[in-house]
Order: sequence, then C-alpha cells, then structure tokens
Amino acid sequence: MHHGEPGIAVNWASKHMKRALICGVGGQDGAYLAKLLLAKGYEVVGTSRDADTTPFTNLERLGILEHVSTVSMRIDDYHSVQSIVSSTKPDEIYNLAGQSSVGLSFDHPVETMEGIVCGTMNLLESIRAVESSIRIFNAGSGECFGEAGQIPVTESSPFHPHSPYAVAKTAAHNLVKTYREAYGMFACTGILFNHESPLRSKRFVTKKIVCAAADIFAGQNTKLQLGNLDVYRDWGWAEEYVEAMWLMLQQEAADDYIIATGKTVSLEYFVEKAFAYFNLNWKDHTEIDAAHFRLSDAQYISANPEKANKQLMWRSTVGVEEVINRLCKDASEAR
Ligand SMILES: C[C@H]1O[C@H](OP(=O)(O)OP(=O)(O)OC[C@H]2O[C@@H](n3cnc4c(=O)[nH]c(N)nc43)[C@H](O)[C@@H]2O)[C@@H](O)[C@@H](O)C1=O
Repeated sequence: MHHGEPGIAVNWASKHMKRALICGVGGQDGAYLAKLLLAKGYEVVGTSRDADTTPFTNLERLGILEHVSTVSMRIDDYHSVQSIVSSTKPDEIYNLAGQSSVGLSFDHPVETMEGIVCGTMNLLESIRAVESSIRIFNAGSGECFGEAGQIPVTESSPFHPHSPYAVAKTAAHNLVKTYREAYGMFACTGILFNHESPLRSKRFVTKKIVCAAADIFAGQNTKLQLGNLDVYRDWGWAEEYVEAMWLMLQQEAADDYIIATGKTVSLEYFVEKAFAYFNLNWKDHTEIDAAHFRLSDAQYISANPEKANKQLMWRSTVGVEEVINRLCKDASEAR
C-alpha cells in the first residue's frame, strides 16, 4: 500500500498496465470499482481527503487494501487535484468523490456544492492542463430528474433537481457535457439510480431498514423510525453499477448513460419484504417520524436503461427482491 502526500510520484511496476485514479475510493462504489479494476489488471490509485487517517474499511472488507495505492487529495482544491493527476498520469479517472447523501445535502449545501461541482471542475481542468487524452467517468445521479412521474426517464428527459445534492449533480453533469463538446474530452456521466450493497452506510434507507429488521429478529426491543414510505425508487446492486462505469470508458465515443434496473417499487414494499425475510410483520416494528421527511423529495422516479443495455451491453441482473434478500442475509450474518 502506498500512502502519499499530494505530489509524491509513484513508482509503477509495469508500463503496460492501465492505471486508474479513483477519486473517493473509500466509499461503496470506490471499493467495488477498485476490486473490479484490480481484477482486470489495472494499477489502482485511490484518493481520499486524508489517506493517512482514513481507515478504508470497505477496501479492507473486500480484501484489496494492500493492492490499492492510496493518496490524499482534496477534491475541492484545484492545486491538490492537479498535483495528483500530474503525478499519477492515469489512463482513466473515476470521479466518485464528494458528498453522496441527498438528506445530508440539506444540512450541508455549501460543502455538497463545493465537493461535487468544484470537484468535477477541478478534475476536468486538471485533465485539460496535464494530459487531455485522460478519460474521465463522472458519477451522476437519477436524483437530477426530480419528480419524473410514471413515465420512465431517458437520457433526454429534462432535469428538475430539488435538493442541493441534485443541483450539484446537475451542474457537474452539464460541466462534463460541456468539456466533452467544447474541448473534445473523453468525459462521460453515468446517471446512476439507487444502488445498494452491504458496504452502504446506515445513512441510506436500505441499510437502515435491513439492520433494524435483523436487530429486531435477534430480540432487540426497538422500533424502526422512518420518513416517507410513499416514495418510489429503482434499487439495483452496486457491484453491477461499477461495471457500467468501466464500460463507459471503453467505448469508442464518450457519452452519458442511465444506469438503473428499469423497475421501480415503493419504499413501503422494500420495508415489507425486508421484514418478511425475517418472518416479521413490518407494521408491528416501524413508526413514521416526521423528522425523517425531507424538505423536498421526489415521490416517484422510474428509469429506462435501454441505451446502456444496447450500447454498453450492460444490464442489471440483480432485481430489487434479490437486493433485499442479499442485504438481509448480510445484516443477519454481520450481527
Ligand atoms: C440516486 C441517489 O440514490 C441515493 O439517494 P437517496 O435516494 O436519497 O437514498 P436514501 O436511501 O437516503 O433515500 C431513499 C428514499 O427513502 C426515503 N426515506 C424514508 N425514510 C427514510 C429514512 O429514515 N432515511 C433515509 N435515508 N431515507 C428515507 C428518502 O426520503 C428517499 O426518498 C444516493 O445513492 C444518492 O447518492 C443518489 O444519487
């Protein structure tokens, strides 16, 4: 493992291997992507704000911590970003850094904007300054569409962001498109819908639900407090989504793609199925708490992933029922 200060050059074992820079390697997607790229023979450099103190528990859990070179980089500081891009000279950059919780973005809008908008800008500008042939993937979000109604959105549907997070992701999406069109950069955004795994934190509703159900099943006398259950989302499996990120950068031309399962269900359905996994009736163990309602929240979001299916030959194979089963199994084993 290589911990390093921004600017420290890394000695690479081989010149033939592709090198990837994963910004935000400590998160769910960063960890799964690192695992995927290592398996494909890439040299992987991963950044976090402070690599010397970040525990990288997700990388450890996947058994790949010693295979990833971790470096400190402040995504919101251009000099820090430029110095890492020029010292690592990657073939591909994956921008998974910045605040990822929609809920938290209402409490920390400035930090959210700086990390996502300035962060994306800093990466694009660094590529322009250092080596414009570097390919970049940017993690976009289905939240950008906002309230989209029953008709599944496509890549050409309009964005109606309604949270600081979604506003930031919309701006980053537009920046990527502008750099692609104006400077001819190979820059793509994956418009990612909800994707889950055991590596998710309890800040996200899926992990919160399955952990509570497992605790209650094990005898804990608690009630699960939730917000609005009458919201509809498209939940997929994170490990499959990172595959789509990689595929986007292997195409002949850069483009943006919706990455989703294509199936939307209600949060109530998710809760019901998760408790049913443990032979529990969710209604006996949950309470609605107004404190968990968002200041604004899209009620219904559904997506059409046909473009990714056809052009990337990427298809989600883990549907929401399987997502629930896998998360519940992990939550009960983790206790
Ligand atoms: C596509 C998008 O996907 C994720 O963002 P998210 O959809 O906000 O994820 P979540 O799990 O926090 O909320 C899902 C829904 O569930 C509702 N909800 C009800 N009750 C609770 C509750 O108690 N906690 C939470 N967290 N949500 C609740 C909440 O209001 C929302 O409608 C991120 O990956 C993000 O990075 C991203 O881009």
